[in-house]
Amino acid sequence: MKALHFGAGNIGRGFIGALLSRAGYEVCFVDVVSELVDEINRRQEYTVEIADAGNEQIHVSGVRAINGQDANAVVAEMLDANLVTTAVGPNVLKLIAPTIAKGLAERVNKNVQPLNIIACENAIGGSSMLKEYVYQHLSEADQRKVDELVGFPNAAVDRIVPLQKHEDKLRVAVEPFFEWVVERANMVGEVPPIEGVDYVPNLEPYIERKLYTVNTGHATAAYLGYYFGYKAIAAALRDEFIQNTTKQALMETSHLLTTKYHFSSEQQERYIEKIMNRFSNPYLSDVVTRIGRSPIRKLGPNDRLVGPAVQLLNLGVTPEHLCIGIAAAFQFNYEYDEEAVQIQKDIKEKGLAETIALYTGIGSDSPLFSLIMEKVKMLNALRADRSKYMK
Ligand SMILES: NC(=O)C1=CN([C@@H]2O[C@H](COP(=O)(O)OP(=O)(O)OC[C@H]3O[C@@H](n4cnc5c(N)ncnc54)[C@H](O)[C@@H]3O)[C@@H](O)[C@H]2O)C=CC1
Ligand SMILES: O=P(O)(O)OC[C@H]1O[C@](O)(CO)[C@@H](O)[C@@H]1O
Repeated sequence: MKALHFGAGNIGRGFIGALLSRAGYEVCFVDVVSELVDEINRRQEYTVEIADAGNEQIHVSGVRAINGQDANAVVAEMLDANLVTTAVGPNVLKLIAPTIAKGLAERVNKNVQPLNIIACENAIGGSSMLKEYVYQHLSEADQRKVDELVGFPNAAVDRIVPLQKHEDKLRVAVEPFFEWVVERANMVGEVPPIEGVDYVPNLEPYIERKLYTVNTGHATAAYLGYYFGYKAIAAALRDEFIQNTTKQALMETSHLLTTKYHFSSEQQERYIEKIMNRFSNPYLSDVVTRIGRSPIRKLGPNDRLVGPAVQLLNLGVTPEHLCIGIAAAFQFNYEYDEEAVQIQKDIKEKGLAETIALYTGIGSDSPLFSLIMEKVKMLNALRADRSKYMK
């Protein structure tokens, strides 16, 4: 059994690749960083380190890699792959789609074995998104064959893997917790038995719970942390205002999730408590600039901050604390993040109001709009006040 996995980064090696290898798959990574591809091929193994008191070292072996820029190599690997997965980042899905389409077009005319393609990204409907991009590169005849033979089940993946540097370039330290939930409905053929994967009939409750709890909380703390000058997320969360705002934002999303889905308030409370502890894992150091990366994506209408805020407003609830997170996200002026730079440029050129509308889709007639503007002022005043005491 062969799994072709796009993205040999933190989640690729530290989570998806490791689980697939443990389940008996021969894992072939596809990445565009030649040094990484070469190192994987030279060693054909790597270590996943569990960041907790036990510090277990998991040996992942029998892996290899190809370069994603070599479309022919990717197509050749796709012909007999039993599973395709990705962890490249939601914005990269459209870039890998043409090669996946090329591989599928050739495969469905030669191999009638069903194939599932699972995007393991932090996004609602990641695999559906990938499918849409792939179909843009397929003829109608090939689309019909792909409809029959290829499934694009959506997935929710959860495991915190910070940016890291080790002398051993393949080593990756991960938190002990992980969750990988895959939508059964859109799968074709037999469900692959992978220990650690939960198949569910409908993914929506799970992906919304994950994105609107883990990622909402993390993003709120990260943007506020950055705003108030913290580097590490754990340090940011020791700040009473940030901790309290993050918890309150999660109480707001909890209200949404328990109203929409079968999760009880008690379950959500336990889930939140566990997540807050995961954010401050003393065995991992994670920076606010990683967690806040790509703010344009994170401020999108369905993403972790605006998505729940808009839904709550529709339920008649005012999401005060989510709006503090959104306000802070617009102040994320981290110079090494292209999306952060773009937002700051837009604020300068178009003004804050127009920039908020542009990225969040929240119109100036929405009560959320004035709330966000109000929270921007509140944060400015709070920071000015704090800096008085720092002098
Ligand atoms: N790091 C984390 O804690 C978590 C990340 N995720 C999601 O997993 C995805 C990957 O995140 P990370 O592993 O943290 O990022 P990463 O940056 O460590 O890994 C991404 C990998 O994709 C590769 N890549 C970029 N363009 C490519 C292309 N065109 N073809 C093939 N490979 C390409 C990069 O070279 C890199 O090795 C993202 O969607 C993220 O939201 C989900 C849960 C947890
Ligand atoms: O990977 P993204 O979507 O850029 O966001 C970072 C978030 O993803 C995670 O890496 C895992 O869900 C969290 O640590 C963090 O909230």
